[in-house]
Amino acid sequence: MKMSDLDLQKFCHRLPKVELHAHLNTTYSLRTLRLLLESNNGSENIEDMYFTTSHPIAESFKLFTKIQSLVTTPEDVYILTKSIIEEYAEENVKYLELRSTPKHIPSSGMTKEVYLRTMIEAIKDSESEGYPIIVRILVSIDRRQGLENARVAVDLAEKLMNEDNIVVGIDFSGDPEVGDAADYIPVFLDAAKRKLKLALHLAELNKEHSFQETVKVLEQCCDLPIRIGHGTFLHHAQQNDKWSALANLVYTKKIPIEACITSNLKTETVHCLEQHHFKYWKDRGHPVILCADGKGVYNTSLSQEYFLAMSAFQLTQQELKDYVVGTLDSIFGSDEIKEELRTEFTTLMSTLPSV
Ligand SMILES: CNc1ncnc2c1ncn2[C@@H]1O[C@H](COP(=O)(O)O)[C@@H](O)[C@H]1O
Repeated sequence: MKMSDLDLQKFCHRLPKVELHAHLNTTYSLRTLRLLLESNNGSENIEDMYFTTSHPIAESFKLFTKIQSLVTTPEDVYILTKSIIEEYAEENVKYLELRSTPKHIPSSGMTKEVYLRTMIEAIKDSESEGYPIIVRILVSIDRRQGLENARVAVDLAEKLMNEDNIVVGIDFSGDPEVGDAADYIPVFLDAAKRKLKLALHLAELNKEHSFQETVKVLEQCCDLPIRIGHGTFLHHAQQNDKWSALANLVYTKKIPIEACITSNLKTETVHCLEQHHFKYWKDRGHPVILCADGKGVYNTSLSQEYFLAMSAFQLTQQELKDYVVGTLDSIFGSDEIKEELRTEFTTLMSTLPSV
């Protein structure tokens, strides 16, 4: 019997999952967005704060700035973080890595450290309230903000990691048209030396400079504990004489790729679902993890991303069950957490009704 879309959606919702690529400021729900608009006297139309159709990627960066202007106080950071955790727990995500660029907002007295500590407080509160989800933080480096800011982010991340292990790594993100990722290589090497893991947005654009910087970064960082954010055009490199070594490097080093289907479609970096690079890497047995990127801004959910992959690439329920267990290998949490989750996933999966 062929499953209906509704059955598939239910299955994807019930499946225990991990989310490894979620930016705090783009992961709001409409309910949270309303609260943030109210508390900041925002006059924006709520419908203008998320994408229902596709737009060139530059439009996303404009929208991010608008949303960030609504998250200006520790209270805003707390509300946003706490509600994201509750929403992910509700859709059976058992492990979440939340990334964010710490902000210094003089008008509210919020420093970068207070910003991150507020995220940690919301995580600890969710833990003590019994939400069945483990949450970790990646401190984001915005490539538009330069090297000095990047170094501050690494210092802060190390300090907080050493306090309670909720911060586990660094995210490198921001507008891929701006700056050169290769300039940040010394920062990545230093962060890894301090035991921070690295999630790096790379090969997000089909442009010479994007390939060039990706090659330079990976040549020097491929043996560090890293994952690649998006990596949308890595498989194109495979077919290009000049860059073919790039995809081979990613493949031979088994560097996990965070794949965000709806985000790529809505930013017009991938033109149709069937051509999404998730399939290219999955077919090669390479670690590729489905993620939502910004479930608020792209009007999606992690379950929806699983549903899209399942229906477009004809994955069976068993394949998807095996797949989610495989995603645990790529988390930045400790080996104990990995083992705990592996046991939990196996148990939950055995009770998951087939649809
Ligand atoms: C679409 N693909 C993308 N490529 C690169 N960076 C992205 C991104 N999507 C989001 N960000 C990064 O995340 C920030 C928003 O969350 P936070 O304020 O840090 O919580 C953006 O300003 C950008 O730096």
